[in-house]
Amino acid sequence: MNVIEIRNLTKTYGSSRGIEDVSFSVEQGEIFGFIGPNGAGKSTTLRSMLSIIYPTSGSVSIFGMDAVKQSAEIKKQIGYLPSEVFYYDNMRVKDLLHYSASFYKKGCRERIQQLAERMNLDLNKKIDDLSYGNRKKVGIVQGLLHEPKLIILDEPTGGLDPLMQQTFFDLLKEENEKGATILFSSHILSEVQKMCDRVAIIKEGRIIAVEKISTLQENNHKKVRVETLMPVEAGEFQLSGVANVTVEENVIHFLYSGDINVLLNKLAGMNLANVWIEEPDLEEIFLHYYEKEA
Ligand SMILES: Nc1ncnc2c1ncn2[C@@H]1O[C@H](COP(=O)(O)OP(=O)(O)OP(=O)(O)O)[C@@H](O)[C@H]1O
Repeated sequence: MNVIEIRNLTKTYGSSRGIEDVSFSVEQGEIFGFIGPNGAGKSTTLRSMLSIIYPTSGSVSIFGMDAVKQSAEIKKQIGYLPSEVFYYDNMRVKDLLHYSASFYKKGCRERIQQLAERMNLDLNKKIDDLSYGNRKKVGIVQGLLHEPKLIILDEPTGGLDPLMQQTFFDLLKEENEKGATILFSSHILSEVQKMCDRVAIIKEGRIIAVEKISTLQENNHKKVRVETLMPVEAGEFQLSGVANVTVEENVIHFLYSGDINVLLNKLAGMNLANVWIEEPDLEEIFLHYYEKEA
């Protein structure tokens, strides 16, 4: 079952582009990544889903309900972490969180306590006195305190140190294991690669690919490095699917997108010292997509 269905969503800001004809869906229980550079249209898409802004055309359905018409009903089941968090500075963290919890008609005190301990957040501090990273933690606790069925995160890790990012990712994985679906928007590819099952790639307001992370990696070139016992010629690897050959004495590097058996047969006939065959990381794949679409 699809928890999110976005169909032909377009949003223009006056005469300028926001997003154009965006369509994708997210299945129940997925951790779905939404990646693209600054200004590509991620926040515009997420804000349209939450009816913070209204689309120019197209539609979004969440839990089978219309995102505009049934927005109040949908929001009870969503935890949203916006890219920028703004608060009334004078409040204490715990007062703000208990106030947020009062919208959900369920006791969240214990849960707030647990989340704050996990995220190392002092509930007694005034919002005014918090660093950027600690404000982000307030947003995280606020987004998760009612145990939402759908968690929507817009660039969630800004300001968190690497240890805290890991704690946050662990927390998200636990929520996912309990059944929550997660939509994770980011321009940081390594975190999307670590967290997500599938991704939609957005560029200049348009979706250019929706793929499983594993498929993105499989369909791409492999990085090959071969070390031989004797100096080697670049022409040695004139196979179909070989590109970007570089040679440094006994070491030859190239990219390979052909049949792996053909490559292994070729290597088997050589006098080798070592060989490395690696998957490209998402960063390289992403650049490849952008070049292809340019
Ligand atoms: N309120 C607004 N008024 C006018 N244009 C806007 C507004 N909000 C967004 N845009 C434009 O819409 C496009 C998409 O912006 P959006 O913020 O959705 O991108 P993004 O992928 O979330 O990027 P970022 O990571 O920088 O937030 C950009 O060209 C941006 O300038």
